[in-house]
Amino acid sequence: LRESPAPHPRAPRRAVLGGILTAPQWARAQSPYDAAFAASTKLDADAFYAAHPYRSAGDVLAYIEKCAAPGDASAVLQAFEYFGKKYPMYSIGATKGKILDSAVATARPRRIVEVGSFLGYSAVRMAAKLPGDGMLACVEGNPEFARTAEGVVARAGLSDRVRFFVGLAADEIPGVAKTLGRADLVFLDHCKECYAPDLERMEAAGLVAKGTVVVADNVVFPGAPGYLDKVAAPAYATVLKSAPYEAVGWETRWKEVDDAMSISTRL
Ligand SMILES: C[S@@+](CC[C@H](N)C(=O)[O-])C[C@H]1O[C@@H](n2cnc3c(N)ncnc32)[C@H](O)[C@@H]1O
Repeated sequence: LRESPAPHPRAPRRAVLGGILTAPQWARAQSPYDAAFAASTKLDADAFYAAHPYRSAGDVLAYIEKCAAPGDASAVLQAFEYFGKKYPMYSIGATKGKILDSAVATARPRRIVEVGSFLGYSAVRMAAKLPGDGMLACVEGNPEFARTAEGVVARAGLSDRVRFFVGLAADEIPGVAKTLGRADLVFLDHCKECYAPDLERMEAAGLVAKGTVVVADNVVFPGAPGYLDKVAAPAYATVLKSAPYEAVGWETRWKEVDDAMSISTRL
């Protein structure tokens, strides 16, 4: 094994093994944040709990700030996911996050509305895929959660394209419609019984109109009363994407409960 000299201390070095260039694990330059994240993921559960005591859901922000470099959205999501394995977390998580990603990739939205932002996980996922002139309006009813979510979005370097509306969706929808006009994509992830009436409010306000894609989580478990009827034909074209309920890892009671996200296009 011979190592070629590194051209720059931060540049990945390559090992020449039997004439074949390999990409060793350490090919990715290590920042202090990478090191903090690597160290914390190596802690066993008890040591993790001791190092990161949990007083409230918002503690995720301190953990993210320790593990993710400013502006690194994917490191923010990674730290979020790891924290959610240890402590209560109702973010959609990585599996359903990929379904959301593919809905965003297909719709290529410029204006997104999220209803139910919690601590900002799905907001970071969607905002990272917006074009520079895009905007994500986040509606969150709990001011404490909204403050944490703002911090998480800021850490991911996405504050310029995310605006928070703090209050219940029923009260905030008119203001969001005034700011955004028509939305290209809406993500519903708040109180499940609110999906159907809030979708009606968004239609009435002109936020949801022909061509708007509406993604909704938990339409099977816990289920959103009346919602799937509302997004049935002929008003919407809807597909369901199966995925297990997201609160797993720390919460074994619900492990492997079937759920689905719906993706609906207003016709
Ligand atoms: C499941 S969490 C959202 C998770 C988030 N979308 C994510 O994946 O990171 C639901 C959130 O909806 C908020 N919420 C519930 N009912 C609401 C309402 N009527 N209006 C606004 N926010 C609401 C709750 O405070 C909570 O933070």
